[in-house]
Amino acid sequence: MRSPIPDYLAEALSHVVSNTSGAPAGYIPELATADPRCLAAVFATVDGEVYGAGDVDAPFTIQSISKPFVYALALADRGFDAVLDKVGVEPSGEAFNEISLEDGTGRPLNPMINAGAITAHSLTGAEGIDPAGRMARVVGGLSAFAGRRLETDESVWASEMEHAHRNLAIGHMLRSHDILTDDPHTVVEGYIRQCSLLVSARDLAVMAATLANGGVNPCSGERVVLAPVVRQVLSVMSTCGMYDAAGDWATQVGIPAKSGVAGGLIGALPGQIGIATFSPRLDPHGNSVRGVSLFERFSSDMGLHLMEVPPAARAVVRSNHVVGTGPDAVRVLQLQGGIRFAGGERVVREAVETLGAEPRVALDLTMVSSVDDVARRMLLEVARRLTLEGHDVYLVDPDSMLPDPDPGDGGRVIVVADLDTLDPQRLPST
Ligand SMILES: NC(=O)CC[C@H](N)C(=O)O
Repeated sequence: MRSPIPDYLAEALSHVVSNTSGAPAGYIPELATADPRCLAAVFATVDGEVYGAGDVDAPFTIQSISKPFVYALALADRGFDAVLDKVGVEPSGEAFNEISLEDGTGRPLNPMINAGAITAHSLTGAEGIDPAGRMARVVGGLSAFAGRRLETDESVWASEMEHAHRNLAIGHMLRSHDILTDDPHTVVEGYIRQCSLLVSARDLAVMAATLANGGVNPCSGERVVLAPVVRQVLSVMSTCGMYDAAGDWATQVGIPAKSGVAGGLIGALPGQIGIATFSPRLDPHGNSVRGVSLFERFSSDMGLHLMEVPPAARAVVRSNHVVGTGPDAVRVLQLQGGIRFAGGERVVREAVETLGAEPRVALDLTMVSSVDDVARRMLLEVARRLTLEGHDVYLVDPDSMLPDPDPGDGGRVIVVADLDTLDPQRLPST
């Protein structure tokens, strides 16, 4: 069978192809020459499957889509405190190149506008690193997100440098507030080089999927940044990624996203997919016209809005039944799926309401795919309380969803290999 997903993507492209409104960015002369007919959409799943339609391998410069990734590198290299000290996380509601800093602190409002992104660039690499080392860190880091070596488009870089007065003004203003401590010209040069890295829609989808996948590139398997960094980056993308269109975007599309003036657009839906589109004509906010319309379509066709999630807990308790009779009876609570707080609460409730009569209780995690930290504590607390009430608590956990199950404080869990072992005749003696 042929996968219907590329066909769906091709059909989505056919719906926007007639929209020729907007224009390629004009303020960087080299970008104005982009072929406005280029059009691509790519999905990359968090387990590394990539689907695309259109010009998926056409190269273009990453521009502002570099910002969330470089912010991630700065957080990873310098730590949260050092970065937050210099760049805020408040949406500015202003254009990407607005010359504005927070009152009082002089910090740029967020890392998605140029002032914050120039600062984030200066915070990559170890403290005191030279500009060449910093650039190598940025190129290496972004390449790890993409899973292949990225290269600079020297002519776009030179073209933007020739007209970089506004970014240089921002750089000097940041230097005057000691937000930048290095030579502002050198930092802005590096920032513009970062924006001039060549990517394809395919690369961008994999980069976005790396964020959606908690920081591990799903194609190369490389851990690029840690999960807390990804959480910070996606949060800032969701509030600030689309500049002065961020509110519209959050309500209509609801996917943490970032656009670039070369026409790229990415979205990262945590735990599901990375999406990228490419079409060079921009709206007045500097976002790709067809890209925005494709994302609106994807979000509504496929229910991708972040605020629209299925009830996670309803199906966590797959069955609750008794095996055997009398003193040998075992109450088996068979759980399934990913268990987080709401799922943990369902298990707690099931335990409170139905466990009691049988002396033996088994938690069967054979069909469980993940247990987060709070759910782990809840399951172990159920086990502890049951032990204190005189039950023997067994755990069937072939995939180690609950490693080292120690409920502490008088609790005890007896790990058994499978449900068959729970045959009263074969249970390990207690
Ligand atoms: N929004 C963007 O993509 C802007 C990036 C561009 N290099 C700039 O700094 O102006």
